[in-house]
Amino acid sequence: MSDPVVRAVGLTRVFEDRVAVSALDLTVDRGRVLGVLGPNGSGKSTTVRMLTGLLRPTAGTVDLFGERVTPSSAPRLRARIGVQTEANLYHRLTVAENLRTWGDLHGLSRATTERRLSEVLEILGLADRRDTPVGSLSKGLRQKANIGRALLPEPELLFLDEPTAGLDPASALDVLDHLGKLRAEGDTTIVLCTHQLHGLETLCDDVVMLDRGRVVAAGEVTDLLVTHWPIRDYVIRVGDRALAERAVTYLRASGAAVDDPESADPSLHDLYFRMLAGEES
Ligand SMILES: Nc1ncnc2c1ncn2[C@@H]1O[C@H](COP(=O)(O)OP(=O)(O)OP(=O)(O)O)[C@@H](O)[C@H]1O
Repeated sequence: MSDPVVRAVGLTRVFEDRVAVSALDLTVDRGRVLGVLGPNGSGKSTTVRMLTGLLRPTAGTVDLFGERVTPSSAPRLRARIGVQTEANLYHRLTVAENLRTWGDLHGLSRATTERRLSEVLEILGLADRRDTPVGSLSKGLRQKANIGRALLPEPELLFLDEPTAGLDPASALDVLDHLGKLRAEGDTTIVLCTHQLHGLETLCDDVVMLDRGRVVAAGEVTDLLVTHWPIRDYVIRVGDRALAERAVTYLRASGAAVDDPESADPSLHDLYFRMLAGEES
């Protein structure tokens, strides 16, 4: 078994008297997508900053690619990862200039940078903004440029903090589609903080749900849904209403409890609110 790409043990961060993250344990294996979920202020960004070596934990350890993150190893390890957070870009430089600078910092050849620049701008629908200064972009377009910066070097480990925040629904879908493709290819390990829960069960392999700095649920998405939401609803799609009503009548006569013939499968969205409310089935 190879080392997990990310392993955190007892990760804790205290700001003055506020515990932002408390005794967090997590591992992310190669090629998997971890969703870090939780309400505002629950400790997601603080967790990512510690995982990426940008913030020193008060206690606990982080290993990336099997190597301990320390002040001396962090810069070298960070060269292997892509991090998308706000405010990563030089506002006076154009989108292309920003991404080229990033390619240089990652030691990409000029030809590779130019190829990736075109690919990434195409993926994000930013090709026509290539020569626009970042400071003149709208908030959503700047967000896309930030994602582009993280994707450019094709990192083996990608940290995304609210990647779809501020994006219009179609752009958000494009970004999520691309992450889905990366997941299917299996070469990229992704840690994704998000409030956008719809569809996450198909994108994330694992989730950690935080509330006030503590883990309220963690594990494989499919296991969590089965464990915490064991009753399955079955949806029967019948294209004819009269036939559907007869089917319901028949099922009820057979002793089945049919509350809502249109009820759907449980979703991570529902599980999230249930876990945060401290409810168990
Ligand atoms: N530099 C800091 N100094 C003091 N407190 C901080 C600092 N950074 C974060 N905090 C506090 O730590 C807690 C967790 O914040 P964090 O930004 O990690 O939450 P989050 O889950 O990412 O929130 P959001 O969804 O709003 O981005 C909050 O109470 C926040 O006020």
